[in-house]
Amino acid sequence: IVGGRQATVESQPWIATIFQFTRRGLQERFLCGGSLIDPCWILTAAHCFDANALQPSQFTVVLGKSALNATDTREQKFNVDRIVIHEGYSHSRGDYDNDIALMRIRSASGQCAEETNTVKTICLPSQNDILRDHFECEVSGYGKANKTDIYYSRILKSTNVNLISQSQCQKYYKNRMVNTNMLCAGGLQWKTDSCSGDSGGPLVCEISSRMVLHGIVSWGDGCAQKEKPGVYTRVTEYLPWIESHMN
Ligand SMILES: N=C(N)c1cc2cc([N+](=O)[O-])ccc2[nH]1
Repeated sequence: IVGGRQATVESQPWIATIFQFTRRGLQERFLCGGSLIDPCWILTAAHCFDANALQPSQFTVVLGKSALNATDTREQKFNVDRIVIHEGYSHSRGDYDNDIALMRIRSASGQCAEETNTVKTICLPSQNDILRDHFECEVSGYGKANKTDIYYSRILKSTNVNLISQSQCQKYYKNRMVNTNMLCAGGLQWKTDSCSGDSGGPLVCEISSRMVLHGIVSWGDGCAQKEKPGVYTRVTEYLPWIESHMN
């Protein structure tokens, strides 16, 4: 997250951190963010799994974490027993269409997430949630605080971004593909934005006093660059897909 502010995990209790074991299985590296949409299910970005063959056993998911380099006494750690990548996602084309994936989590004792004040599910939108242009939403994650940083942020951050119309976003990204499966949002004066490492994480909009997951951090040209908004997977386009694969 470029700009914005430090966030407590209490303020983003649905945020998930996805770690991957290196092949040597020695240490884990932080891979992506995600959102807890059900006690047993995390919603994240398909492009988080590009590099490698999909071995669920390679991944761990931690909930209730406010800093990457500290173990929070209240955090909940899980293995992954299933990863579902959208069948329409294909990184080969280099675009990020259908950039959405589900992970089913299970603790060592076979449990799913336990609701606490640092671990809660986020509401999915309803098909007909109307999002107006310039509506202000919030994006959070442990990603880079500057595009040029070599490390991800150690602490959880969040920032406010304003939704940008489909047509305006297509103009900003003239020769890159921005379709109706995507939602664009940019910070005021392009000063704040999500960035690499925030991938898979939540773009949350408050709709009639409920926090609703409307976007998944997907891509952008740099971070917090003028007229290069963040591009998010538009969750309302995938409600049937989510429902039918959460089993
Ligand atoms: N909101 C952006 N401007 C932005 C998001 C993003 C994600 C990745 N990533 O997933 O690696 C890389 C660059 C990005 N820029």
